[in-house]
Amino acid sequence: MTAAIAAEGIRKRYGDIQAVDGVALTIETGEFHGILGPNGAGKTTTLEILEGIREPDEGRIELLGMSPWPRNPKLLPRIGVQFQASAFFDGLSARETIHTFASLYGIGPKPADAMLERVGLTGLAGTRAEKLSGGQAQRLSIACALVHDPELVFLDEPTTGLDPQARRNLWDLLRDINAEGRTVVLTTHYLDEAEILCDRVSVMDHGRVLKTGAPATLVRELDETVRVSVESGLVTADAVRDLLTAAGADATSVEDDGVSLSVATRTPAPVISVLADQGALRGLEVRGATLEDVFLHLTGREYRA
Ligand SMILES: Nc1ncnc2c1ncn2[C@@H]1O[C@H](COP(=O)(O)OP(=O)(O)OP(=O)(O)O)[C@@H](O)[C@H]1O
Repeated sequence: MTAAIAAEGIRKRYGDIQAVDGVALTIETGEFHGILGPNGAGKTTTLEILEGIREPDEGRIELLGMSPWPRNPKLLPRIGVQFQASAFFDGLSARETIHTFASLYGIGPKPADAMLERVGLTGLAGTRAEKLSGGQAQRLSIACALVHDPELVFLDEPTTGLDPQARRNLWDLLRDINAEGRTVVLTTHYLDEAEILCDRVSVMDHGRVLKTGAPATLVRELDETVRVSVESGLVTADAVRDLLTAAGADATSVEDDGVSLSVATRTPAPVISVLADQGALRGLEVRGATLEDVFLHLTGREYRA
């Protein structure tokens, strides 16, 4: 696979703030890549530099094999940039908005209407863009970014501020966009979103990429214990401890807080088997580490979006 984006040594300073401090990134063609980090980590600035709408102080960037800065007209039809919903033109309906974006690329009204249909907004085509709900407005802004059928799409925090159902609906749309073969680069401060959607994530903090990898790989590399828990009262913690020792199973701790009995272990299978033998599987949950633990490990502090 050729890289859709290759960037090295990107730096950007605003006055005293070093917003981006030596970022290197390689994003493969067809990849769903998440740039993940708390507020102020430098995600948006990095994204804008990759898109070619902001000039870096330093660094080398290849976007689809070309330099995005100064603005490269050959790249514009090949990339889609989602504008924040607040950037819609005043007073235009959803249909007029997407027709306006389409006309900028020489695209006619038919494909624009088809794109509106694709994001489920045909029924709201006559509604003024500023009257749409948060999720509808995000879908319209994504439709505008896709109307010219770009091969690479940039999305800046597309689900921020949406309710859980609207977020899930948007995830389905984003998955489909990627499944069609488009490279998708998204910034997010939601760890669960990155874990669910992205092939690989770059974890950013203080203007730097701390680590890049598949979410599952980053989590696995932590070598954290898995927590197996069942309802309290089915079997005692002492009995479980003895049975696990007899079975030679690894158990870092066995605790019962009156609601759940939890076993921290690196080998969940024999633990579940011991609990099953006791008929004590009601309420079974197996929870591993998450990207939150990865962030904690990389930065030494709890993740706060
Ligand atoms: N145009 C600007 N002028 C001055 N400072 C800026 C500008 N844009 C961003 N910054 C600062 O640079 C740092 C990185 O901001 P950036 O928006 O890139 O981070 P982010 O990770 O996208 O954060 P958020 O999730 O809040 O959007 C922050 O400290 C921010 O205040």
